Amino acid sequence: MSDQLRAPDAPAAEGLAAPYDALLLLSFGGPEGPDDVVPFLENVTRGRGIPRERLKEVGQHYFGFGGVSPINGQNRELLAALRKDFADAGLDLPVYWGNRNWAPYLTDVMREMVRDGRRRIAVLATSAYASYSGCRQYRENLADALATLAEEGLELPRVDKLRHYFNHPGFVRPMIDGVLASLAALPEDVRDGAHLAFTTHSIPTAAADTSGPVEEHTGGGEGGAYVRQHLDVARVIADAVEAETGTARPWQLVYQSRSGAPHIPWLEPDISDHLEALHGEGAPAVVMVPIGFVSDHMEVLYDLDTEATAKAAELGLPVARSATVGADPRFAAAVRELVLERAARERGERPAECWLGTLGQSHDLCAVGCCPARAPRPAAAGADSPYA
Ligand SMILES: CC1=C(CCC(=O)O)c2cc3nc(cc4[nH]c(cc5[nH]c(cc1n2)c(C)c5CCC(=O)O)c(CCC(=O)O)c4C)C(CCC(=O)O)=C3C
Ligand SMILES: [Fe+2]
Repeated sequence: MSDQLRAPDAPAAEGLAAPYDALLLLSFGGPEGPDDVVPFLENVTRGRGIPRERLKEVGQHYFGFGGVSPINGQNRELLAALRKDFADAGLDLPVYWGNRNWAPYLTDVMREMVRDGRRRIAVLATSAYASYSGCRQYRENLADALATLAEEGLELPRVDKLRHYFNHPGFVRPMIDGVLASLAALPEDVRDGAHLAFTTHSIPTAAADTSGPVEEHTGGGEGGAYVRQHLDVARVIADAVEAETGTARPWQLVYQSRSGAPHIPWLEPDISDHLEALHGEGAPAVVMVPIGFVSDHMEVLYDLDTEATAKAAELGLPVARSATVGADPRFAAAVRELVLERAARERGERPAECWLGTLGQSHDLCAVGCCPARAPRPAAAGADSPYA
């Protein structure tokens, strides 16, 4: 995009974040009252083949909390934390927020951004790992929004999705502190023997196997980049907790929130089955560590704090659930660093890498074939994007 084509009142992208002139926080969205629940679930599941029974059940999870998902409030807090962090760091970059499944809708926010003169947008998705649901689907949502703006005759901005941040210290360190706090909250006599159960969203094994770039796909249910990335984070946290407490604890990656038809294989074991197995083996206590999620939204509040915790109570197994990063100032600072390092690379510089674990820094641009959809659709901000 040349300067001449920029609207005359458009703010120029100057300074630290250049070429970016805005950050878009892109999230899932959730209902904010009982009347929102059914239309929200329709948005989420359109064309996704979720059994009706499962939808009724999930609707009940939301109604049990007054029809309000905590996710929008948590994104508002993150937005405020990002604005504060940017201001404190002298970074003059406006931050917007839009969702896939509920207001404020992505398309409306992108339209507002274009009207505000934003031409080059960095996008942070509230999903830290590679997978269709956590990466490509957001890229498809960006493409849909751009297509709508093009139909409306608006000049399209360029959108760049920031790299996966599962192994960024600003994402991992708050979770390490969370595990230490949960251990401290357990009764003293079971603390040293407590197991760690790292949890994430179950996805179909076929989706897991094809997550990440093509060369990281696996054939036999090993789980591709999705499982590998989670295992790497789990190991970093388990090692740090051992270093801090002087006690090595058994740990495992397990899954939650399965939703598809029963005959389709999804990643297992489920957290509740895992708690039962650990109890059977004589584990004295378990800390559930939801590394797959960025905030304490409904999947955490219901599936872990309600369902799995009830299962543990029934077993007489002491459990604690550790915190997600939410609006932790270290996570807000990490987002700033992600924007600035990407901006530097876009300017042709080579900023220092920043990651923990063994997998290295994730790619900036999803390659062709990364996290493929069952039915191919246009996706923005990747090598196969039909947009600039
Ligand atoms: C990998 C992953 C993440 C983590 C990455 C990320 O954060 O993006 C995630 C997050 C979330 N999932 C959420 C809610 C739902 N997910 C559903 C359904 C599904 N999720 C899937 C995967 C993921 N989901 C999949 C493979 C399905 C099956 C349908 C399909 O193939 O698309 C359904 C339908 C009903 C059901 O069956 O559960 C609901 C209501 C909320 C909002 C919570 C709130 O309201 O607080 C959040 C943050
Ligand atoms: Fe991807």
